[in-house]
Amino acid sequence: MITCSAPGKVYLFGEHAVVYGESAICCAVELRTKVSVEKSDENEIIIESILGRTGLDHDTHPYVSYVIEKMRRFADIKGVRIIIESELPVGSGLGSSAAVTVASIQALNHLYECGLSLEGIAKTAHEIEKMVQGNASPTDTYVSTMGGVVMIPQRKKLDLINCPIVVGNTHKFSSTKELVGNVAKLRSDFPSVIEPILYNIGQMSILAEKLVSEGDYKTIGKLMNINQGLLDAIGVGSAELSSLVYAARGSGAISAKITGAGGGGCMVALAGENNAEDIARAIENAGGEAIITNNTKEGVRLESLHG
Ligand SMILES: Nc1ncnc2c1ncn2[C@@H]1O[C@H](COP(=O)(O)OP(=O)(O)O)[C@@H](O)[C@H]1O
Ligand SMILES: C[C@@](O)(CCOP(=O)(O)O)CC(=O)O
Ligand SMILES: [Mg+2]
Repeated sequence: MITCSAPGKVYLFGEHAVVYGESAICCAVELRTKVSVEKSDENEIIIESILGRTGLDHDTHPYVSYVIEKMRRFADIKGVRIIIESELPVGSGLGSSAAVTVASIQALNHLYECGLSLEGIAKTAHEIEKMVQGNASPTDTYVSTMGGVVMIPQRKKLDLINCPIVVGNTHKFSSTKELVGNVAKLRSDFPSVIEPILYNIGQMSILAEKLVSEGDYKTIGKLMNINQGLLDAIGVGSAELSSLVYAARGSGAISAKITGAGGGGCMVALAGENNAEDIARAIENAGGEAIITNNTKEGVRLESLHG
């Protein structure tokens, strides 16, 4: 068995706007998806995950099924068994789709010695997210591949965020494909209203680049909270997300906003010196599940070559 893992991510700025070429700042977090692969004798494809045990199946396992089909361009993949285990809640804005796609590509890359580079992995994974979602920015898959804090579309590595990150999960499923579609519809209905909002979200990422290098989290927090208001404006908020956002802010979070597609899923808060536990408690009291995590520089990585 060859096992690889890839991290999930949170957006400090720029989800949805980045789909239209505006800038985003996204950071990898130490919540990972592990993918183990081995060749199987019976020329059979087996994919096992929390979603079920299937063969090549674009309904249950669209991302992994596309990975196998794409990787057949580099290797003669006949029978393979793929086992997925993840710390990332599915459909929650933490990039579980990107993490499973990137880790699957890297595991098969090692198993069949395809020689794909990290850039090649990120590019292939982005193509797959676009095939599944209809439209996708390169953000999630690039950050899951490279780790750290990344500015997209510049693909620029920024300094790590050195304050604790508290994620609040509403446990309301949110399909990225659906939310991205909703924003596209709103944008086509009201271009003169929605395009400036997306532009302003991108401008906050550009302002924040210098603030990250200065470690000015207070100002970053102010901008993140403005970003939250603009995400509500483009229709990707929800009552549950707002309740967790305001609970986090009320307990002293530097900032709190939706992360990822929205509609459900997760919000993210930046904690101060020593109030991550207070923020987590406030999120739980407001009905969410809190996860305290950190930014990680580790992108996709080989976990083991056998076992
Ligand atoms: N652990 C997993 N095992 C199998 N498929 C997964 C896993 N995690 C995510 N996925 C795939 O990614 C999809 C969720 O992706 P998406 O809607 O983009 O949400 P997210 O915000 O988590 O990236 C799932 O429907 C599934 O197809
Ligand atoms: C909404 C979007 O900007 C981020 C989606 O993140 P997630 O799949 O919800 O983790 C879509 C994209 O960038 O492809
Ligand atoms: Mg996704």
